[in-house]
Amino acid sequence: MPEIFKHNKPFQLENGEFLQELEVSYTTLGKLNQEKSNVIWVCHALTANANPEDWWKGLIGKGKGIDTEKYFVVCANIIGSCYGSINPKSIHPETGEVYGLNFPLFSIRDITKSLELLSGALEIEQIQFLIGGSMGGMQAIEWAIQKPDKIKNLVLLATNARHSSWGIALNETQRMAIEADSTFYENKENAGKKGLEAARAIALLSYRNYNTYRSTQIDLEHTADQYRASSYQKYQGEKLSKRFDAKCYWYLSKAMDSHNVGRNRGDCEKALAKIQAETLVIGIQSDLLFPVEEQEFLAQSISKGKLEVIDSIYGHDGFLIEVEKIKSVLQKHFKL
Ligand SMILES: CC(=O)SCCNC(=O)CCNC(=O)[C@H](O)C(C)(C)COP(=O)(O)OP(=O)(O)OC[C@H]1O[C@@H](n2cnc3c(N)ncnc32)[C@H](O)[C@@H]1OP(=O)(O)O
Ligand SMILES: N[C@@H](CCO)C(=O)O
Repeated sequence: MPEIFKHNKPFQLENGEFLQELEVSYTTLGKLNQEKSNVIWVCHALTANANPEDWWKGLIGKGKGIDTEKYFVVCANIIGSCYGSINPKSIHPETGEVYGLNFPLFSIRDITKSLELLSGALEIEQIQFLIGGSMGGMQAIEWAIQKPDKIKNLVLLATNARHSSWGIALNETQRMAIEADSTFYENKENAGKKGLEAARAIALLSYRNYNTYRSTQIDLEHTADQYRASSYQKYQGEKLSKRFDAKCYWYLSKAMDSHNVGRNRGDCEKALAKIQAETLVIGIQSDLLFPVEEQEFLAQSISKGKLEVIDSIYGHDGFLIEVEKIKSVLQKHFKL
């Protein structure tokens, strides 16, 4: 069961606004050793939760690649997400009403600031491995820039230094789908559900690619309607809308768009040069959303950066699905 970290003081956001208080849901797996030198911190992506054993099955757990018998694994649900941390469905402490669309906009740096606060509360001064994919990688990069002495090893999967125009365009298109659902503006359970379904179906096109659909969704019969690819899109939309909230998704996608390590630091290269951690960047060859050239840029700009590229038919989502390949490159580079 996740635990809740409460920070009962105003939490200032990068844009100058405040959350009156902070709640961060987090999970720990394994035991912190006496020297506090066995911490692996996992940063999750857009729709995951604080339990990486749930969504990185096979990679994290007892006797797994990231062995919780050996390591103390921490993962926090990001602010804005509906898995236990403060989010648009939370109650505003002053009005006593649900925040809804009055929730402030927040950035990747604000998420990282909340993780730093939590790590302080857990008395973690050193992170042996900081690992994140996609939006989780954005947080990990930011944290490694802000606290270069704290992060010893950094593993970045399918992520970038600054969210691309292509990524922002895809997120805006998804928000347009959500906003086109008039229920989105209501403060009710399931508000914006149909819009969220359309948004997830749009997103899937960037998480996978032509070859993924060709291998998994080909119609064996020549039908004039009722295509497998169609029912797959609908199913995936419904699958997400059963477990996620449209407003949280809208806000998280805005946070993703804000990602730019170069903001107020000169440029991305200058910011990445601050990272001291031994860094492994893992790209997915078929990733349309965070293409390999973005991973090359990271590996080249981080002084102790190395690159591995994994082959996969799954495109961007390969960072969640290709567990065996990820395990093998981790073992090649680190004595885990
Ligand atoms: C609270 C929680 O649920 S936590 C765990 C949730 N996951 C996360 O938070 C992390 C993010 N995870 C993800 O993004 C995804 O789960 C991934 C990328 C890891 C894997 O995606 P999946 O949807 O499982 O894989 P895939 O694209 O192969 O789809 C398989 C599903 O589509 C269904 N499907 C496949 N083809 C079709 C079709 N033509 N028509 C309808 N349904 C189809 C399958 O039956 C299967 O359904 P199931 O998930 O109910 O078993
Ligand atoms: N499939 C991922 C998003 C891609 O990074 C998720 O739902 O969290």
